Amino acid sequence: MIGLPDTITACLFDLDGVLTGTAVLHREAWKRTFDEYLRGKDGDGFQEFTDADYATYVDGRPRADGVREFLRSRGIELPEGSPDDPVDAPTVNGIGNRKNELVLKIIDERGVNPYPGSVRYLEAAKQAGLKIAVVTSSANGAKVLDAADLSRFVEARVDGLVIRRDHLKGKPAPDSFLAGAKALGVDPKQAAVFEDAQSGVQAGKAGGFGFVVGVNRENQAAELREHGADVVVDDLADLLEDK
Ligand SMILES: O=P(O)(O)OC[C@H]1O[C@@H](O)[C@H](O)[C@@H](O)[C@@H]1O
Repeated sequence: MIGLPDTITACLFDLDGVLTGTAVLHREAWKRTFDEYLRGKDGDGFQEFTDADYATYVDGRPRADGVREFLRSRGIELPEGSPDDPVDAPTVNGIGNRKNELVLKIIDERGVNPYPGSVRYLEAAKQAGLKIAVVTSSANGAKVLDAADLSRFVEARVDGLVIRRDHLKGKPAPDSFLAGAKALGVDPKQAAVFEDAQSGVQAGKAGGFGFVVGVNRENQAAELREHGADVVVDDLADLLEDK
């Protein structure tokens, strides 16, 4: 009825790019942050941060992991710094703080829109009696869920703040999804993971979840399959029988 195997009793949804259109806002904030940093370091001839860089090194990962992974891909290693570093500090935390300042500004200016197909899917999953959790690497998860009026569907939330507090490994490690399944009281085999990021479907596969749905928002269906998706759809409503 909702496009999942009969053994599935719980859904673990990523947030940005799966339930809400905020993934592109994050990507924009990251691009501005990294381009500013690289220009400051290398001058006008700097090598820009690309959509491919975002998909490979940043998308789906906790903030500091994204900074570290991308910089490493360019052969740059910076000190970690601390969470209250100023936004112009040349540290992993400073760069992450600059990105957060920008993404919050962009979100405030443009607002948060849930995907209509995702709202329909959440309603159908709830109707079918499935348990629902949101598992996002974003420390802004609660704010985004509230702004999109989606908190009403969510029985458990594992977000960037929980990941930091409980010292969980970020996606592509399965730990945050495993914490989501645990919070709902289900075995990973009984849970379906819904993800738009390569790191996210990889986490779903690594955790031995019962079903991994890749949500293809960025023309990367093949990559989502390669990283572990059992099925790839363009929109969650594609899984519903009565589209
Ligand atoms: O910087 P935040 O809001 O804590 O989010 C961390 C990551 O959260 C993920 O949901 C996004 O896909 C990433 O783009 C983002 O970098």
